[in-house]
Amino acid sequence: MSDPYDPGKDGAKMSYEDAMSYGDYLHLDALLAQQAPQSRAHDEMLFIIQHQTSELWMKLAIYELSAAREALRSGATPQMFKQLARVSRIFEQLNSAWDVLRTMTPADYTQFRDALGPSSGFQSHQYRMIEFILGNRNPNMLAPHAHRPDLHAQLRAELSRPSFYDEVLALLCRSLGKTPPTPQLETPRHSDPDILALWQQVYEDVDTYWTLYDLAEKLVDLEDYFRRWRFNHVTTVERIIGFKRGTGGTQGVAYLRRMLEVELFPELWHLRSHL
Ligand code: HEM
Ligand SMILES: N[C@@H](CC(=O)c1ccccc1NC=O)C(=O)O
Repeated sequence: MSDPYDPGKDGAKMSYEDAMSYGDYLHLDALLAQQAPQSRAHDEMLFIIQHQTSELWMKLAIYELSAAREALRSGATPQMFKQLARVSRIFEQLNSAWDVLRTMTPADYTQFRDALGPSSGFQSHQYRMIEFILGNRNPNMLAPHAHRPDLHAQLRAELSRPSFYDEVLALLCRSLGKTPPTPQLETPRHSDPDILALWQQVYEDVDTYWTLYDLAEKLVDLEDYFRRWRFNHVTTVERIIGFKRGTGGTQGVAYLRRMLEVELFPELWHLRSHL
């Protein structure tokens, strides 16, 4: 019998008494102590981890989107494209994650749904921040955060900044010699015929306007992923709670279906009927 393989003999560092280890660096003790089920139901652990991992990915999406907006403003276009590509990959990740949650049946969920009280994803401040950054802005959505003045202030502050799409439109207008529209900071955008005409100009001469065209298609990709997230959510909700009212107090599936109609970058979708 040969001795079991010892990676230490090949140079692997085996002692971390006085050095930063993997767990130290990642603060794993703190991270892995944050799962506190409110019930004894088996599936509550899945539910918590699914949400916590989603929130971590959302944190990175906010970080990347904020950087991408800054890069757009300062003309650092290649960096902006790289950050935007990463955000799309994050959404793919969030979309695949539904497959794990879908293994939970209505019978599994009802064992702990009451323990959730009035808490709901409707109160996810990071989700709302992503919507606000991208341009889906509704000040009524601030109210559920009033009990947390710090988070409320962050969301309010975001509503005072031009959205990511506002910055894209500023670049579009600058590039085509037009005056950028005044950002509508506190309302969702509706398709603007003047902006639509500019995008049309870009799509009808992609060689001349390649960067803008490329950017527009990356935004359509991103919104496509976002829509798939909403669709996965509403379908999972329907198969788990049917048409019950949500714990957050909305109509549930009816509310989420209404949100499927949101258009983040309206002109980029409307444009397609005019080409
Ligand atoms: C069993 C699984 C789930 C059910 C039954 C469910 C149900 C619901 C319902 C009914 C709403 C509407 C608000 C309300 O009245 O409560 C909602 C909103 C929301 N949920 Fe979930 N959800 C589930 C999983 C998730 C997951 C995994 C996430 C990921 C973070 C999530 C994030 C959200 C967000 C962000 C909203 C607000 C959407 C908006 O305002 O457009 N949900 N959910
Ligand atoms: N709104 C869900 C509850 C729910 O899904 C939830 C509860 C607490 C934390 C996150 C949640 N996820 C998404 O809404 C329901 O009505 O069953």
